[in-house]
Amino acid sequence: MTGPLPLDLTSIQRAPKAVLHDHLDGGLRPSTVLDLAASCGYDRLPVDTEQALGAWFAAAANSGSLVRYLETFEHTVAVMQTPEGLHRVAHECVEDLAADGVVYAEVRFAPEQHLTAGLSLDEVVQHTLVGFAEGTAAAAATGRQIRVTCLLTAMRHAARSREIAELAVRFRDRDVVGFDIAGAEVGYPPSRHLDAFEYLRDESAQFTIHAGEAFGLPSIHEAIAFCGADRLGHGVRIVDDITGTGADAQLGLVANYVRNKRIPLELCPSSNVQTGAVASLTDHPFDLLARLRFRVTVNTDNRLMSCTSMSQEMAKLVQAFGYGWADLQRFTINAMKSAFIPFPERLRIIDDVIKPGYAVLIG
Ligand SMILES: O=c1[nH]cnc2c1ncn2[C@@H]1O[C@H](CO)[C@@H](O)[C@H]1O
Ligand SMILES: [Zn+2]
Repeated sequence: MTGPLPLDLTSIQRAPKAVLHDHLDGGLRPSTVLDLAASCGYDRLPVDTEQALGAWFAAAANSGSLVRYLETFEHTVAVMQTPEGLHRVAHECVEDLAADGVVYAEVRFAPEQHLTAGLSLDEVVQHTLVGFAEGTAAAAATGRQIRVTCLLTAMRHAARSREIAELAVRFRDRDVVGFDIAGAEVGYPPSRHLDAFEYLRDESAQFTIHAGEAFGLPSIHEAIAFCGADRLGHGVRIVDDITGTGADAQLGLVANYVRNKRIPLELCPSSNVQTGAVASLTDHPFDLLARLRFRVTVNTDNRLMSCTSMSQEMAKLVQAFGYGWADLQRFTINAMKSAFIPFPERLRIIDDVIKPGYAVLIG
């Protein structure tokens, strides 16, 4: 026994991590946005150097408003319209996650936003999956094992959710493990897409719903009670249904239900600060929810817009709340338990990868 390694960014990068909430179109390398814009003739980027572009995304996304945050995706989605664009972005996504020590990832994107150059929905998914497979092989060649699966998102302001749900089911045997809805939350309640959710439930397919980010408890209630979401994307506003922060904490009906049913919360700390869902990282209810034993998970949401990684999100939580290795392991196992891959695969990653990986770090 050598004792635990210090909990800094470098050692957290060595820890096996699992991410359930990471947007493909929110995780491009700034250099790739520039390269792809040049090759596809997209001339609307706000700046033209790698460093300035990375800084522009982080600043523009740091608006305190989800709607303005989402406007930045115009530029990433614009360069992901061709087979080459989709291959490269998906390939690099896997390489970047693997280099950060992520061993399991569910990466989501909205196929309906990638049709402007004439690809079909099925082609968009096929090309993305090819990129994921290439990235996984490239990571393995450098000694990094990662399992990457895909969630298909439908945009909540649009009207294609049933079609996207069917697309997800069509690809269910090819590593598309679930469905999601995303986009502006206010004015677009999850129940607008009941048809898609009923279809998925009928197909025994799993889904998560962005809820309780820019809008409060009613959104979470709808996502669970009407739609039957298996997980909550963010779900951070569940704190609106909790009074008190210590042993005296009282849970309302919805919070109690979420905790009793172990409904996973896909918490994304930095993103929540940028969109104004929480005032600052130290004010993030992550810690309250963790202490109350909700099924909390740590996620990146959009690595480009938040200029972050899984390791950085964990390091920020360590700094804000004083977590130790056992806490990070618990959050990681929470994520793995909540993954949409089959149970035996989840167990294998927990027992053969996560636990031994943390044992080395704990010493
Ligand atoms: O935190 C979020 N809340 C709601 N929608 C989001 C968030 N991050 C990204 N997207 C939206 O999801 C689409 C597909 O990946 C992105 O294009 C963006 O519009
Ligand atoms: Zn998201």
